[in-house]
Formats: sequence, C-alpha cells, structure tokens
Amino acid sequence: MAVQSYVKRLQQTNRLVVKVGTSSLTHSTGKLNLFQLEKIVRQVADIANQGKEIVLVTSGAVGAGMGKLGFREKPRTIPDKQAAAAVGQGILLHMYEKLFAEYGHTVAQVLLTREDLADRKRYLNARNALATLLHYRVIPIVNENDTIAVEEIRLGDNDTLAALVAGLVDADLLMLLTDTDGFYTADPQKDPDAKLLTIIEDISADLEKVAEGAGSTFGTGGMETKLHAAKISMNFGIPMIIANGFKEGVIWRNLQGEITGTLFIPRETKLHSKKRWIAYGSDIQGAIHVDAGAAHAILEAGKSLLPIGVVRVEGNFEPGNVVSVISPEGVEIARGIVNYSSQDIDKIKGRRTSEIAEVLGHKDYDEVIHRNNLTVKI
Ligand SMILES: Nc1ncnc2c1ncn2[C@@H]1O[C@H](COP(=O)(O)OP(=O)(O)O)[C@@H](O)[C@H]1O
Ligand SMILES: N[C@@H](CCC(=O)OP(=O)(O)O)C(=O)O
Repeated sequence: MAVQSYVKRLQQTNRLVVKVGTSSLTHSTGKLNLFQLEKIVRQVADIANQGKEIVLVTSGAVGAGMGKLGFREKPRTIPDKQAAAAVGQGILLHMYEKLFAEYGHTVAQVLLTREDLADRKRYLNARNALATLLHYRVIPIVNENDTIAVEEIRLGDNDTLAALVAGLVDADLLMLLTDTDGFYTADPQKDPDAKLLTIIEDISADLEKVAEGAGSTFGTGGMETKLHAAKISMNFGIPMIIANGFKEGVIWRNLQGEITGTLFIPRETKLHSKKRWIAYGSDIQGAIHVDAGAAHAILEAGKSLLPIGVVRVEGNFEPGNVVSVISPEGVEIARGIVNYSSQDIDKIKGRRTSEIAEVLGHKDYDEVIHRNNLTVKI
C-alpha cells in the first residue's frame, strides 16, 4: 500500500495519542531538556486549539528524578526506580502544567499500572475518566505509576502503555516520538548503512530481530517495545507512526499527511473495544488446547469454541476469566473469556454440546468461549 493513500486518513485524525520518550525529553545529564519539552507542548497545545483531542503519554519521570537525586546511572533496583519516579514525576508534571498553562490549556495527571488495565472494571473506569477529561477539553498526561508499580503489576514500558491507551480512548492515530527518524533496518546509532523503513504492513520475525536490544542511555525498551506497541496498535485497527521528536513541527507535519517517520498500517476494521481488552489488557489465567477443526472454525469461519474441539486444559480458571487458545501446532491463535471453569472444561472436553448437561449436571452455555468474547490472531 502506498503511503500516499494514508495521507487523507492522517489529515482526518480527530483523536490522537502522542507518546514522548525519555530520549526526546532529557539531556545526557538526565536533566529535563526544557527547550524540547517546550516544543512538544507548543505543538500539542496548537493541535488542541484546532479542536482535536489529544492524549499525551510521557516518559521522563525516572530520568528527571535521577537528575534531581544525582544518580549517574539508571537505577537498577525497584526501590531506587520508585524513588526516582516519585521525585521525577512531580518535576515533569510541574513543567507540563506550567508550559500548557502559558498556552491556556488545562492538563490532568493520569498514572496507570498494568492492573488498572487488566481488571475489566478498572479498565472501564480508566476509559470513562479519560473520556470525561477529553470532553472537558483537558489534556490528559499519562505515565505508568512507577512509584507503586513493583514487578508483578508493571507494564514496564510506555510504548506498550501508549498503545493500550490508544485502544482505551479509541484513538484515530498513535504517534511515538523518539530520538531517531523512525524504524531502521538496523540500529542507526551502530550501523551507518541502516536504512529508514517508511512503511510497515506486517511485523515479521525478521523485523523483530532488527529491533532487538536496549535503546538509548535513558530510554527503556528501544525499538523492541515500539514494535510491540505497533503490533497492538495494528491489531486494534489504529495506525501508528514512529517519528523523531526533535524534528521541527513533527506532530503537526504528520497530521498534515507528510509522514516523516515510519508508518505502521493497521488491520482494516477497528477491533471492538471489549475484544481489545481481551487481547491485550486482560491478564491471561490459563490455556485451552484445541484440535485442528476448532482452530480452523475459530480462525477461518469466525466461530465460537465448542467443547468438542477442546483437547486439553492448562491452569486453574473460573468462568469470566480470559484464557489463551492454542492450536495443535502450539501457537496461540486467540484469547477469550470462558463460560466454564477449567475443571468443568476438562470434564466436557471432546464432548458434544448436547452432552454438557449430562456430564456437568447443568448447562449454562453451549460454547466454551462465545465468538463475541473471542479475539483471534494475537
Ligand atoms: N532498528 C532500529 N531502528 C531505529 N532505532 C533503533 C533500532 N534498533 C535500536 N534502536 C535504538 O532505539 C533507540 C530509541 O529507543 P529508546 O531509547 O527506548 O527511546 P525512547 O526513550 O524514545 O522510548 C534509538 O536511539 C536507537 O539507538
Ligand atoms: N515510566 C518511565 C518511562 C518508561 C519508558 O518506557 O521510557 P521510554 O523508553 O523512554 O519511553 C518514566 O517516566 O521514566
């Protein structure tokens, strides 16, 4: 697909999520790059002035906290990271608030953890909160709540967070601003022959190899986490652009259709909100292995999963939990909300729907997972 055909879609963007990485917000000292921060704020404020709705996902709390606390290296232990984030988030938000206020805009701090997105109720609460802020023309400034986010409840990187937020607010576009011009055939800091890829329609295993390895001194995941974000965004049906945050007017130029970085082309139709949550927000509680017939029915015919196609159950889960669906080849082909517990599915596996009541003594549903609660091709 030609980039040109995307120009119109970008120009019609009404709601967008912009993520700014540490690399484009901090100096090599770890202190905030105020000039750069000012440039980003001015662009975002101007876009909001045009009536567009914009959510800013910002990194930089740990970096800013390091600068303040005099840490020379990225904190390694969780308590040090938490301390740096607690100090830095205040500094970061103070600067955003001050700069946005100069342009007459109100901001709101929104700090999220993985748990806020994994729990369906909390996910919906977060969605309502963001929708209300946008309704009041407030610019939400989102970051991970690093101060309380110990390993088990961490997302760990803001690229993934930004993609999930784009899904949460049903954005038309996700833009990741970083310190390179986009996604290259190799790390451009290391390989002078690396070439910029302007358009990516499919994330192949080869492409994932190219992205391996950490990013800049203060950044978290390098291109690896950006590709992961692209996968999520493409699956949601939301186009994503990786662009250079240092380029003059970068956000606006991309919205004009002048794609200055790498554009990731999404699936054609947007994924329904609940299916987005099933695929990427929720915590996976177990797995159901299916036979070839069931895999085909799910993947090719958009059917529900019936007990007859179930071969094996893994883990302990309850009705309402989200589980992976695994093909005979061992590939995760879908995720979905189960109607029965792991124990009950184990009892009815391989059986016909008409046998469920006899085997279990009750029958609440025909399907193990209804297709409305199933997201395919993760
Ligand atoms: N294939 C690639 N294309 C572009 N950059 C890459 C690639 N592989 C690794 N990188 C590195 O990723 C870095 C950006 O990631 P990171 O530092 O995490 O940024 P941010 O703080 O903006 O999230 C770049 O400085 C670059 O060195
Ligand atoms: N939440 C962290 C940033 C984590 C992160 O993903 O950083 P980056 O790779 O620079 O976007 C912080 O505010 O420092």
